[in-house]
Amino acid sequence: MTSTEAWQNTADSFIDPQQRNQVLNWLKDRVPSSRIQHILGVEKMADDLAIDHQLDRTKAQIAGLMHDLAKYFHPQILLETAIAEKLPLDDILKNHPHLLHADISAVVAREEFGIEDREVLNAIANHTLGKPEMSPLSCVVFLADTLEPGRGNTDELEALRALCYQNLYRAVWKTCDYTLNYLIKTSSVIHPRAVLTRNWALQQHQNKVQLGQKR
Ligand SMILES: Nc1ncnc2c1ncn2[C@@H]1O[C@H](COP(=O)(O)OP(=O)(O)O)[C@@H](O)[C@H]1O
Repeated sequence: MTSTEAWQNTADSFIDPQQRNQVLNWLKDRVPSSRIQHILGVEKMADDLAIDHQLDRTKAQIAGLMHDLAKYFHPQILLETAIAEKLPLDDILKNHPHLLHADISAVVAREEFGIEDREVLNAIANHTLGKPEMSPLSCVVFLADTLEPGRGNTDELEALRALCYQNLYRAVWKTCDYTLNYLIKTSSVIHPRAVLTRNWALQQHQNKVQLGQKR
């Protein structure tokens, strides 16, 4: 099966097929095929999680499909677009513009593909660093980006995947820990928004435990 056939072969696509093809053709010229496979993995896992957590499947699929539109944009373009959009910029973002690809993917989704739904645009923008108070839709796209099957099958990843279907906020908390551990191990700079997201998800989880809520 060619990768083009694989694109069309989605069991339950809720996205308008013409728009989905338009996005995939746009991506084909701008990202390597390995990234397209990741994007399709995120689209599918976001959909699976939307079913499980009773969220809007169309929104989850669109956000998954469009989350990495700006992944390979030049750092200068990412910075210039962020400035034009008046996005808040700190020193870490200025020195590591790649971290802006999530926010700029949301800009491309709006400008190039006419996406206006704020929840979808926020889910795209939040997929790398998350954000305190982010919506359940943002949570599932954030989780799918780190945990779609193409990311590997270590015991740790498998445990995190299982957690996504048991407890959304605990999964976000533990997935932040996973990414933060990776950044520490690789001596990388850590953007503090990921720590704020982690603390928020931990608190959400603890609030639910106190209220006796299971998920
Ligand atoms: N809190 C953070 N601080 C700094 N870098 C981060 C943080 N979270 C993720 N990154 C890095 O940002 C890059 C983009 O992350 P991500 O959107 O998940 O991309 P990818 O899909 O390529 O893994 C990766 O190199 C990742 O390690």
